[in-house]
Amino acid sequence: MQEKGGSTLSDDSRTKTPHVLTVAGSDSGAGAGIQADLKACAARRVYCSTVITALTAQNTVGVQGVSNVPEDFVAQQLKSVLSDMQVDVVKTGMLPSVGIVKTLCKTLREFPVHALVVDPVMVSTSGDVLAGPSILSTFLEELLPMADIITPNLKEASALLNGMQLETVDDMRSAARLLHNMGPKNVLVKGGDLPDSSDAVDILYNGHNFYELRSPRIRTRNSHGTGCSLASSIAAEVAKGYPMLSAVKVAKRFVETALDYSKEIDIGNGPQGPFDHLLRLKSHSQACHRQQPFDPSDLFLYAVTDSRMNKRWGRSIIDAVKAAIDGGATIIQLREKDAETKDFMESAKACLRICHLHGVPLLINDRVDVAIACDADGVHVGQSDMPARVARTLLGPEKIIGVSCKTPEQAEQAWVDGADYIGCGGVYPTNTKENNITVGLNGLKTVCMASKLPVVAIGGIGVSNARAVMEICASNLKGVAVVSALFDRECVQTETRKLHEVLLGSNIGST
Ligand SMILES: Cc1ncc(COP(=O)(O)OP(=O)(O)O)c(N)n1
Ligand SMILES: Cc1nc(C(=O)O)sc1CCOP(=O)(O)O
Ligand SMILES: [Mg+2]
Repeated sequence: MQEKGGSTLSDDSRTKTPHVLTVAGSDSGAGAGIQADLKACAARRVYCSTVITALTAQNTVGVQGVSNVPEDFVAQQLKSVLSDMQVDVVKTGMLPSVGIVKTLCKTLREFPVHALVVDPVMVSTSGDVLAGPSILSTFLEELLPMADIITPNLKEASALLNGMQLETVDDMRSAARLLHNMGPKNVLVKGGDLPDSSDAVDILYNGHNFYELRSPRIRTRNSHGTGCSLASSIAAEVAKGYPMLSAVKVAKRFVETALDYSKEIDIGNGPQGPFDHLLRLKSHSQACHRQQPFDPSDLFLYAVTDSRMNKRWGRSIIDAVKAAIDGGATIIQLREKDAETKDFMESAKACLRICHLHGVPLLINDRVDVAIACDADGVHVGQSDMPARVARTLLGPEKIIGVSCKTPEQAEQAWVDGADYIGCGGVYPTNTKENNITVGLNGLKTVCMASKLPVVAIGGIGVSNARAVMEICASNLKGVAVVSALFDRECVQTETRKLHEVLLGSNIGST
């Protein structure tokens, strides 16, 4: 048993969290350095602690200033983390003085870790010198022999090899062999700057084998921090327990994907922008609207599409959605049980544009993958679909999640799982969903009373009975969800308008 912070934890309750410690400089522009390392480790789902060796005043134009952290304070940071926090892998970046390199090597001998990843940062991508030639000999004599991998680019490899010219893949192999002779277990020479190469070629050498790792060159201005992020990602994969070759391959794939996602992001006025570690900035910057917070009154007239009905009436999903919106639908759910994934995605994107033009949220039934891929406003899931808790993790905090519930217990669970609303039914028998259990108006009322979330009623509802549903008078019953009474009809717009009028007459839902 172990005492921690006043509570007692059994050893069994603790699982080892993969942990990378980055020893590097801060980049005020947050594209590289400590900030890139933190983002890369977060993206690779590894804990990252930090020892800051220098502060740089930096942006997309270049480095405007550097202030080194005093050696003894670097030592103090190292000791604080290494003496307490079970670090798996140390990753180094900017080490701006001989004293700091020596301090690091001494502390690592005192507190050994599973692996050491050395990114020999000497020159920034803008060409500014971050670690001068004076530290080179300490680097070569003390740090490199302790490293499990070093990750120089062509300029850094050349600087470590006394100015050796590196212009071809064969030169990179020779450099990797020479650097390996200096003591590191693995050498990754990165060929991103290789002239006349349409691919990005890196050479990994472990003393026995050379691996030529090729990927298509991604042309983007937003590549500042690529080196730091690659080294941190390698460290992250090694911290998870992967062998070096797999770690390098995964890290390289991750950086390529992030570069590809970063093509359109627009930060700063200089020649080199930061890239998008979490692969999330692009969809936001390109989205034609900002996600509005969920408004329960949107549940007022909830139109749920049905692929079979659309086929029967010879209309596309897009036409069905347009007509429902024109008739007054306040939220749309695409429930396309028979659609091929590719077709579903394309229709969903088109419907999303229409919905957003009218300020109407669009949810996807069942398919969290499709919702993510087309950046829909959310999903609706049932009791046998992906659990709402998992959907919330995948979709993030802003998206709308609805859950089908027939009982108070399910309603409570939906709330615990982070849902935004529940759909309760079948209120009346329905032909739209096979073998559906009918809960009736009483079942609906029981669930509404128990639910901490807003409720929309579903199942067999149409113009003739919508008023009776709303008159159960539960304050959290915000509207009705309808399939056949809108879409299994000749004119969707007319039927939606009629239902809208009935609901307005029932005087509910608009709060
Ligand atoms: C608003 C709303 N409520 C309930 C459902 C039903 O969802 P589920 O139980 O997952 O059944 P399917 O629709 O997937 O057949 C819903 N779709 N919408
Ligand atoms: C999709 C769905 N879910 C239900 C539930 O009870 O959770 S009933 C239902 C079908 C609703 O279609 P219609 O409006 O045509 O009856
Ligand atoms: Mg479902």
